[in-house]
Amino acid sequence: MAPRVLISDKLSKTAVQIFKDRGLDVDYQPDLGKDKEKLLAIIGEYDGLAIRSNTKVTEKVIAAAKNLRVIGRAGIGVDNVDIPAATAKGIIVMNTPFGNSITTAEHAIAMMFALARQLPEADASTRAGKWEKNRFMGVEITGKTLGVIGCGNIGSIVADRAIGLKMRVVAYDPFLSDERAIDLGVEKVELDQLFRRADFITLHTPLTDKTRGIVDAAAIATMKDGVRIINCARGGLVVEADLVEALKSGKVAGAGIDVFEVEPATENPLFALPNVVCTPHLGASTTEAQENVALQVAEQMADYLMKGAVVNALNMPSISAEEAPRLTPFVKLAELLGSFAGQLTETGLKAIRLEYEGEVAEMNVRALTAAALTGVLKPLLQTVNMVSAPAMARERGVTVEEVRREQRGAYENYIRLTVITDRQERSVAGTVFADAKPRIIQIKGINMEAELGPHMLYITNQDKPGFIGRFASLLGQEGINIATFNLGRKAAGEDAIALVEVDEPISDSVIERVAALEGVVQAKRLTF
Ligand SMILES: NC(=O)C1=CN([C@@H]2O[C@H](COP(=O)(O)OP(=O)(O)OC[C@H]3O[C@@H](n4cnc5c(N)ncnc54)[C@H](O)[C@@H]3O)[C@@H](O)[C@H]2O)C=CC1
Ligand SMILES: O=C(O)C(=O)COP(=O)(O)O
Repeated sequence: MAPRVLISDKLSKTAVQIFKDRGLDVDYQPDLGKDKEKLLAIIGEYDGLAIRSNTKVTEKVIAAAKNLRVIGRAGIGVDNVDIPAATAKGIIVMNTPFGNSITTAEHAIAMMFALARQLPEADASTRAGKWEKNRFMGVEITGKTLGVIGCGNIGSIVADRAIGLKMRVVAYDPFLSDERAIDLGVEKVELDQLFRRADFITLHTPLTDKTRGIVDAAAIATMKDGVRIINCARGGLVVEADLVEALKSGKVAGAGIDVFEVEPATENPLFALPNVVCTPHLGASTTEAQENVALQVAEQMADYLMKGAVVNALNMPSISAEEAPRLTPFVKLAELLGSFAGQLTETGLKAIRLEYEGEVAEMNVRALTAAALTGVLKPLLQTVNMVSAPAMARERGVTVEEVRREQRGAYENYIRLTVITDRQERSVAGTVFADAKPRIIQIKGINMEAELGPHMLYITNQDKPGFIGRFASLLGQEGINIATFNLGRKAAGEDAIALVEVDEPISDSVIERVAALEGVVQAKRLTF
């Protein structure tokens, strides 16, 4: 059956068309974001959910989303999605990080002009027949200082446009490098300096614990008298109650607000103030931006659901559509190695080391590590997948180490996974040959070459004559057919291992009988 996608916010119909063209079933319900109950009732039927900011993807929605594999945000901010809950459930969350940035930057610039010349008020007064030519005295933008808080994609575009308007731009962003600041032509400053120097302040950060309330009464007190503040990023960055007071006192001469602490904002103390320009979260609302984000989100979601390619995910390493086919056998190998080690690990998992050697070291090892962790954790957590595994490992305090060696050894490529527990280290290594089939090539330092099938027996035994005969006749008595039989040993007479594929599931009693055979140290059933 084709994967099913629900679009629960207003998106350009381009998205609907792309999903259809790519062979997905699509259900376009642009007002569903408002109807929490209905969303909860139907979300279980879908593999993909495409949204903007109206749909709140809460923990409850995620819990009800039984089949969901991907949430696509046609836009940038994902604060309306509970990403930890999605990650824990193995659901990819992706956005379209550039599609609406020019448009949003233009909205901030439009807000700046609207404030400088009080356009909305002047418009309303003129339409009312008042011709209040003397009431509206504006300020020039040229030569003024613009303070940009958050100089990422949108902040940089705003800075560029402001420089074109002959403004001086100071920027505060802890992640802005000196070189980038020089390239942009902005002066990098600390936040307190920005507050002291700016005539206009515009915010372009995400809403995080660090940025929440970044503009509050204390910050406003340090600003220039008559400063103008623009927020086209997220409600909550500016403390609305503090802004209202400062607008009333005249400390802040004007505010351009596109985003609110509570949205939809149908009532707000800011609405009563004349020196405020408000828009209903319109930053991204242009024809061009909406085409961009709809097209991108649909392509990305279809690529994931149909081909396993991952682009612009916030909770999973990227896998391009081009590399997906090449990576797939290694993803399988990494998961098999993880699963092998995971099934043998009974207690106290402390750390996992992954060594990538040869060709595979140049691949997307973050994705491969995520696959290996999935394998390791699956015996403990049935629903874990590549999205949730790294977070689950972190949560459980498991250290993950990655080593890449680009030089080749005996094999063209090679992955070794070592599980470190309270009691021991256990390594298992594998490779992928030209036939794209993953194979185990080493277990606990003992060489062998084995494919893994669905039903396997893993035996450690003493390397003494007679074991194979006893083992084979036991399976014969039980009517179990051996598919493949692989043996390896450290040195003659030392520890040996056998990895045996059989054609049917192995019962507990068979395992017990194998374990009781003379010379057997340990017998384990493994399933893949
Ligand atoms: N009003 C609207 O319709 C729209 C709003 N947005 C919002 O605009 C915001 C910015 O988007 P982009 O520029 O695309 O994001 P981005 O990720 O490219 O840039 C954000 C910048 O904020 C910086 N930052 C993070 N923590 C900071 C802190 N504590 N102080 C100062 N800077 C900090 C980051 O280093 C980064 O450079 C997002 O919150 C997004 O949701 C985006 C599109 C439309
Ligand atoms: O992209 C963003 O972060 C936005 O805030 C745009 O929101 P919207 O898609 O217009 O609901």
